[in-house]
Amino acid sequence: MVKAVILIGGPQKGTRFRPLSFEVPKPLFPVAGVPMIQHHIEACTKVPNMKEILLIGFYQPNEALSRFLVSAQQEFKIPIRYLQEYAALGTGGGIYHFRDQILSGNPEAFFVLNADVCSEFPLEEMLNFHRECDNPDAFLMLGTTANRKQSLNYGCIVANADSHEVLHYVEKPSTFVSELINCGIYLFTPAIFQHIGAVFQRNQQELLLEENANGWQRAEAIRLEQDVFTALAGQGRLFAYKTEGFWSQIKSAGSAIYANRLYLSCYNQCHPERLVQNHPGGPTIRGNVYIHPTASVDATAVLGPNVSIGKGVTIGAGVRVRESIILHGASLQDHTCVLNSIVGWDSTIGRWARVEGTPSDPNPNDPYAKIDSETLFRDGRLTPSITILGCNVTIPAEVVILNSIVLPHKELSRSFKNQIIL
Ligand SMILES: Nc1nc2c(ncn2[C@@H]2O[C@H](COP(=O)(O)OP(=O)(O)O[C@H]3O[C@H](CO)[C@@H](O)[C@H](O)[C@@H]3O)[C@@H](O)[C@H]2O)c(=O)[nH]1
Repeated sequence: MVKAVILIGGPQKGTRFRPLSFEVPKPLFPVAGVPMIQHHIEACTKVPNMKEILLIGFYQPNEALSRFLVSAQQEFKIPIRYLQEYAALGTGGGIYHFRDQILSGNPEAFFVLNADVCSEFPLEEMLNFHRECDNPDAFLMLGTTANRKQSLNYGCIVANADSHEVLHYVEKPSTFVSELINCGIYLFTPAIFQHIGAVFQRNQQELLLEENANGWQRAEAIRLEQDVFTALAGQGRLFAYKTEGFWSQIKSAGSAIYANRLYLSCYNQCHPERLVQNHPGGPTIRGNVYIHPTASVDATAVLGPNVSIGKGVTIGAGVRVRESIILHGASLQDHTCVLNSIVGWDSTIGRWARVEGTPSDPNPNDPYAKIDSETLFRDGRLTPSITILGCNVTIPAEVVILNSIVLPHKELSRSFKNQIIL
């Protein structure tokens, strides 16, 4: 049997996701109509013999997470548990700390998935590749191609073209190493804990030599990438499985819009029932659009492409929405126009208002381009990006909000352009 671990991180990490991460933990942010990590969970449940899914992170248990766990377990009929780290232990420290829980029931292997990625998750293919490997104790890392410049933002893999063995691994190098990058999706056998354990022992030894070290936590904080993969490379143990399928990080809100598009497009094959079609008496739908069954959409609205409309949203007459996520309870009054934006929970946009952002899509002329995890400011100015309205924001009628971030509970009284409204 196999298991899966999803590394969900914790609260202080979602800074590029503000103000959306004020309301829900980032892993639960809805992308293409379902929480970000539900896509991971769905992919895991398709793997034959998957016995349990563990979410590991350092969020305090909270209502949103508990509700999600209950509903996901009911829907997928598989045990899904949250294990909380006592502090941020890094990508390797968390799984090491909870190794007994992961290994209970004797899984032959387990997947580890970063929560902040979107992908086709070719997990079964990885499992088959692993079984075909001569080495039953091989560890597998999913890789994809990036362009030379952007590869520096990821873990870079140099692999043998025939055997796929990872010969060299550098995390976020400062100069070019390889166009093959780490997708943050792994398949490990229980033997990985010997290697993480060796790092733990070494950290402990180093701490013993230090004066005033108050160090259990520091010994347990282990990064899979720098501490484990770098050492495993070239040892005949770590292999790269390259995917040609879609993959992207979800770091910023802009990349959530991009991931929304990728998953919606994927629904054409895997979940056609989640995409709405044009029908008499319904709104005009262009391209891939998800509408929650409880949303009320006027027949004269035009939606799409790449739009997700959440639970209980109201969309008035003549509304136009494109490349956007509208979160639950929001209300778009008659004739509003929303482009390249995320509209927060319970926000209201007044009649004839226009809410617009600038897409931060990867270069369409470069097949290997990834989305740039843009910094909020460049040269002291806010970088034009998608517009985000936090939860419960009110936009008056007939104004324009362009390339701006509006913090929760704001009631605006005029138009804004390129601003963070605190
Ligand atoms: N449980 C737990 N999870 C963590 C912790 N720190 C990070 N994570 C989770 O681990 C994942 C990776 O987080 P980062 O540390 O932010 O790394 P990164 O910059 O995204 O880079 C990683 O992912 C890239 C692919 O997206 C890789 O290319 C790169 O090599 C690396 O693995 C995220 O899902 C994050 O929530 C921690 O202390 N504890």
